[in-house]
Amino acid sequence: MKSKGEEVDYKTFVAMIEEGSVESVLVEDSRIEFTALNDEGEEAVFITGRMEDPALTERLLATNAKFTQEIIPEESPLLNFFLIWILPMVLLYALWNFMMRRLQGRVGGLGGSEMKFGKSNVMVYAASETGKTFADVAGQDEAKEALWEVIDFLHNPQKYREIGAKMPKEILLVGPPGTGKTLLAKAVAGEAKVPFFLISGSEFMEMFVGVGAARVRDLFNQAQAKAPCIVFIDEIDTIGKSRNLSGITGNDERDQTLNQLLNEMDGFSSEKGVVILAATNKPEVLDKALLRPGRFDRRIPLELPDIAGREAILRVHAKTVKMTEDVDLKGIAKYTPVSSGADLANLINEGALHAIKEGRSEITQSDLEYALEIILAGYQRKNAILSKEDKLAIAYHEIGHAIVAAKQTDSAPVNKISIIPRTSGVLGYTMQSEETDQILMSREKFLNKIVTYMGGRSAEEVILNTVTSGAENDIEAATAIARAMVTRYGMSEKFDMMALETINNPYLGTDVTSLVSNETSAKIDDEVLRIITFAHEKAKEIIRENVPKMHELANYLLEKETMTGEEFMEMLEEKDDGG
Ligand SMILES: Nc1ncnc2c1ncn2[C@@H]1O[C@H](COP(=O)(O)OP(=O)(O)OP(=O)(O)O)[C@@H](O)[C@H]1O
Ligand SMILES: [Zn+2]
Repeated sequence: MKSKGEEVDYKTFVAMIEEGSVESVLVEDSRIEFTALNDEGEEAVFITGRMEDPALTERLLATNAKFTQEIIPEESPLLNFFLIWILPMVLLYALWNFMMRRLQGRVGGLGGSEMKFGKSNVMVYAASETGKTFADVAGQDEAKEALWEVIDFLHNPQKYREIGAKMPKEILLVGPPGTGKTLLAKAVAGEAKVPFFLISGSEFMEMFVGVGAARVRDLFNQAQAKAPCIVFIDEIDTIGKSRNLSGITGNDERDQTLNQLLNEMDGFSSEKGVVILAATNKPEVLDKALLRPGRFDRRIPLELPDIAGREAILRVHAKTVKMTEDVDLKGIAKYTPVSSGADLANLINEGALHAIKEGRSEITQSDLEYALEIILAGYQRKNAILSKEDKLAIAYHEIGHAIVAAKQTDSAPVNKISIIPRTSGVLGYTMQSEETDQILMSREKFLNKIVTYMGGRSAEEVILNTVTSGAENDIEAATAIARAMVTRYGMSEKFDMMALETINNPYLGTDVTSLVSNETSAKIDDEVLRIITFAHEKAKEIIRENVPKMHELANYLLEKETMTGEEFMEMLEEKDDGG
């Protein structure tokens, strides 16, 4: 993309725009490339630095110059938020770009991996070095309870030996990413004051056959010498994947590594005081041999925290930073459904960074609110250049979601609406907040959610008489809910309470097995479509009934770019004068 061109300063660039000599502009992340007529009246390429200039869009729109913005989205910290939120609009090409970058990243990673032989690079922490105790782990009381026994055993293996008790020496921590599996394992070592060996399953997997197995052997030799101790194997599913699942050709490297692991696990007895903790978020792919009685037969489930758990986690992390007295951690906990402990730790850190940026010595409520948006939607893209038509469509789309949500009973209140583009590729979003965690969902609630998802596109149709690609995520999320209603929750009369699909991995909602014939499968599709069509019609009806309010609110949002739930409700409930 980089071409040679004459460098000019930003002022000259603006002057050339005003003069009308600029023909096309490409705005990249750190520079702007443009073509314009030079002094000789010939077309030439120029380069200038990238400025934080909010008026640039306006200036360019006022001319006939063609301009393009290179959008380089980054991975949103919480893509799964799409399911809870009313979905943000995402540019198709931004997503594509994002996927390409991920792909490239992966290829790059492979090529760059080092080839290590022999000694494994297992990290060893002395007891004091993990520095973690149960006090660092908020919530997860059941897991802590179960692990206390292990700690007691490590404190005093003799006691168990004398009475002839067998300790479960292999324990599997199962739960979604970021729920504190690693943290908990470290805390066990910290509480027991024993050395902690940490290795990640993916580190066992080498490009050359035999190296993984050698590493396993090496790890266990070191551990036996340091007993009592804890060996923690993160991502055990990367080595322990069922041999049936690895395809016809098989994967010799993985098989050998897994066999070695099984051998080692059989070879040492718990009396030595080596406890193996392993973590996975894909327990169902594990090889049966790993789960036989006597091996990882004890499982400790870790769940995403509920509202009280989230508050507790925020409090743990708030202790390590300076914060004003008046921050409302309970409120933040309310707005972060389906957030993991890792997300919440990250939120506090983003808040701290923002406080520094603003020159404050303590984190305030506004810093946390700023961080909340980053965690939910990604960083702001201050210089994203959107055409007037796009901005308009995004504003109506988001107001569409919000009005549809507000006009339905039994739907969560709107908390915030924004049309500031984000680095995640999100162009706008509407956030709703639930007062409590939703554990049981009624059919009405599901339907309301789907109708709300339909609100964005419906607004485009009714008001602007067009449709955009911005509803991509809405469509995906709505379809997923409608499908689950039919196939798993028995909420369609046609199939009564018949199970049509089973879910393989509760942490990856999409990993399902169909239980039905092709014929039934087609009927399921019909049923899903029926629900979607019904919801779409309902959303359009709500929009049609509120056209004057749509205009009023969308104009306000266009001007302000963000609005709070209160502002929104106030304007919505105000009597129309004359309308
Ligand atoms: N219950 C919790 N209490 C306090 N902090 C937590 C909790 N759960 C997670 N965290 C924070 O999140 C960070 C990441 O958690 P951790 O790495 O232990 O998760 P994990 O379950 O091992 O994730 P992964 O599956 O991605 O490896 C921790 O270092 C900690 O800061
Ligand atoms: Zn949408």
